[in-house]
Amino acid sequence: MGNFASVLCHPEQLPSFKLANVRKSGNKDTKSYSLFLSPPESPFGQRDQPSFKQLFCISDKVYQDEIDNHSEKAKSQKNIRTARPEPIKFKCDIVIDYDSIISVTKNDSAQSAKPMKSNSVDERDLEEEKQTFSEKEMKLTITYSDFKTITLYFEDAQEFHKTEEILMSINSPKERTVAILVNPVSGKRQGKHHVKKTLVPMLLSADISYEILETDSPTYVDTWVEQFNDKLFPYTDIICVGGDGLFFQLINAIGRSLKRDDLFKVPIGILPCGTQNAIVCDLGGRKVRDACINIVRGHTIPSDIMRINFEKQDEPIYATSLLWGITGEIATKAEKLRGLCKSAKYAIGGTLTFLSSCRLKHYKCKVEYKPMVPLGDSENRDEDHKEEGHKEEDHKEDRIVESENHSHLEEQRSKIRCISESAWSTFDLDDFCFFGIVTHEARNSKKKKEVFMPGARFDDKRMYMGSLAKLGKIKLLQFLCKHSAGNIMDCKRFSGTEVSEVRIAPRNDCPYNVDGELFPSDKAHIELLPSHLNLIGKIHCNK
Ligand SMILES: Nc1ncnc2c1ncn2[C@@H]1O[C@H](COP(=O)(O)OP(=O)(O)OP(=O)(O)O)[C@@H](O)[C@H]1O
Repeated sequence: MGNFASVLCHPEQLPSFKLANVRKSGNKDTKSYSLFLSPPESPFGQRDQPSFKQLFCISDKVYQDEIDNHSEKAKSQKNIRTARPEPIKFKCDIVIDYDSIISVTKNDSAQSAKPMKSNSVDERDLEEEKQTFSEKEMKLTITYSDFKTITLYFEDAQEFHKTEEILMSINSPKERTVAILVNPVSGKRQGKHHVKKTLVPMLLSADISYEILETDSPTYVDTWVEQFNDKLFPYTDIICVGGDGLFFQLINAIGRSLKRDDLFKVPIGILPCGTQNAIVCDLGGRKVRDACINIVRGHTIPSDIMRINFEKQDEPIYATSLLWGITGEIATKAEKLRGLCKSAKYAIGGTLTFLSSCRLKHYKCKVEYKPMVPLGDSENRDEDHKEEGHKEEDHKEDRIVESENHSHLEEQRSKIRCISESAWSTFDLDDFCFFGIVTHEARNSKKKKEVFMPGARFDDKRMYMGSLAKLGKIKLLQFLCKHSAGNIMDCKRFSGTEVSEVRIAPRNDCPYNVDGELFPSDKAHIELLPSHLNLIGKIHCNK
């Protein structure tokens, strides 16, 4: 909570900008504040993703003085024509930072739920408050991720309810019992430590029940999911404490568990403790503390994943990214280094691949894809394309069945129909350095600017195919520099396409890297499963 920040407001925005008159807890001189929502044009009230970032408390005296000063100034300048009135700069006494709040409670019971230190008032203050405020319910206590609290007291019921509606939307949506799956050998083996020191205290503070389950073997997650085939799933959320590998293992265990694919709808969160944590980075949880705040709040994003059918494998694979080409080669070398240097294995694997021969290997492959078709374009599509689309009738039906449980069923169906009607196109390259298909930006968790597909979002109901045409070593180095600086799209040889389905027929023997796991070279068919998972976090984080 930062104090004494400033906020600029245009005078004509003030009436809608002001939320309430409040009094802060423990203030014996009953100093009161005006509470403001910022920015003024922020829409609010959306339960899952409130878009405001901060609330500002401005001392009533400061507020009134500034307004008076401003109107005096306006009167003296009334003959000067200006396009817009000068903004007023307010000094804010308290800034309530949305991103650091873990819970908001109302009523007295809220106070007793906090096991940690708080700024709660002493008995004499409470007595004073009783006399001042007849409506005891009209207070909101905000708890921050460092367990400091601030209580706001309201005098006006309407203002209280308006603020309550905004602030209470931060809270975890329901009674929750969270299963925390900890991989003790993930990354630097800090999982248990972060759970104990950061996640558990926040869960306790927000009154959320949890159970910690340590994965004692590589097959633990599969057995854990399997056991629910014939019994009720006792948890409301599953949290993976580990890297992308643990998450990948969980969603595939659910996918294989034929009787329980309803578990795909259970909100899944990730606490980043692995060697690679690309998935959680695109959910606003690159840092442990941010990931914990997201987990405690429990807001979910209906997220797209892909289903991959390899020709030589019986069961499909569920994933968020698939890479082929030099990236598969690097992952193979990295895998061999697993025991030696876990955290630097990809960097060393990359260097070895680069140095292993004087010329870079080229990767030949036939790639066909269905481009995403905007809804409006579907009516104007030419007849040839429609005919080709009909050949894929079976896939269309499958996908419609898949989306049956989703809340926006009708919207979903029309989108899926539209996607399915698009025709197969053949990619005009067949000689790659690499290509990748992703459902999210795929950010490097260590170098935050390094993004594979800028702008790709988990919730945009599309997949993205990025490809780099064959290159020499110097050009590849130039590409890597642009990639690490966050300018991948500036590279002429890199292209990005929005797709709903892809077929791959490799002509080189090169493994696939699927969410960090290796799969042997094979023909693959990749389909988009829109909004298939509920991932815990937030979108548009840029952190
Ligand atoms: N107790 C355990 N002992 C050994 N391996 C385990 C254990 N629990 C989980 N695993 C394995 O760890 C892998 C997932 O690792 P995770 O992604 O959490 O961490 P990581 O350090 O990023 O992994 P990686 O070394 O694959 O990069 C899974 O393949 C899983 O089978």
